[in-house]
Amino acid sequence: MNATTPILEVEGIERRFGGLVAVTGVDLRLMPGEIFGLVGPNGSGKTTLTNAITGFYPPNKGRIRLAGEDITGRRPHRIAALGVARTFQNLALFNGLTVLDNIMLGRHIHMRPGVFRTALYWWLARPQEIANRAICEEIIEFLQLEGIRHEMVDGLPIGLKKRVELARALAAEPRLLILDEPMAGMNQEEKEYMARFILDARAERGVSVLLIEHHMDVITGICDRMLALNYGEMIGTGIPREVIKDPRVVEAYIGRGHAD
Ligand SMILES: Nc1ncnc2c1ncn2[C@@H]1O[C@H](COP(=O)(O)OP(=O)(O)OP(=O)(O)O)[C@@H](O)[C@H]1O
Repeated sequence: MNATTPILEVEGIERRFGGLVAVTGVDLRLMPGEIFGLVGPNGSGKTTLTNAITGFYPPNKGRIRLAGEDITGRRPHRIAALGVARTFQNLALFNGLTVLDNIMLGRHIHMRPGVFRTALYWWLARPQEIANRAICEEIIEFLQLEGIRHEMVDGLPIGLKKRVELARALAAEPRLLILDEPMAGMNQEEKEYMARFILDARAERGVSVLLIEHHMDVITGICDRMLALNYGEMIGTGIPREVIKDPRVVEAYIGRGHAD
């Protein structure tokens, strides 16, 4: 890959569920280091597109390339292993586990368990666990979670839960980070914190970001470019300040009361 190879390239994607066309004719190019916004009203296909990229619902048509490598139709764990991490719209943390344990789970794609490794635990697996732990501790510090590292995630407020999910995704040390509404349910101050963390993750950890977000101020504030969907089709793409003025986008999205 060189600097002009997109980290993510989606070409002519279509995904159907029975007779329903959830996404069709969608193209997207995300360059290394970009923060790219994905917006659209409820049911417009944002999650379906994300699921196509991450392998959960392979597309019926079109190609998906990661840093130039065709990943269309590959299994989710293989795509994760190639450096794609995501957070979920509805939090997917493990209740009953601490913040640290949840973040450690983000390292699982880098762990290589096996009979011999387990048998020779102190010799082989132990150094690996120490290295994994060090990476997690670094991320805990980066996201300012030190004070709650040993707390159960169950009782945390939504803003902190979302931050723990971001930490778990970063623990995988991804090249591409897909964030599905990371600011849903947050107040203004929490939103600003999260926006800062996303910008810092790009600056300090070199990730490229695909950001699904309903808050237009966040999209215009931190995204380099964006794509707007409506009924599974592209209705605008480019620089956020220009796209949000496009009459089709105003009509489809902002007109429906999502312009907070
Ligand atoms: N597994 C599925 N089976 C059947 N239909 C589905 C499935 N997943 C999504 N759909 C349909 O595909 C369309 C696009 O849904 P999708 O969840 O991708 O939209 P979205 O933009 O992410 O919406 P939201 O903002 O509500 O999350 C909707 O009509 C939805 O009902």
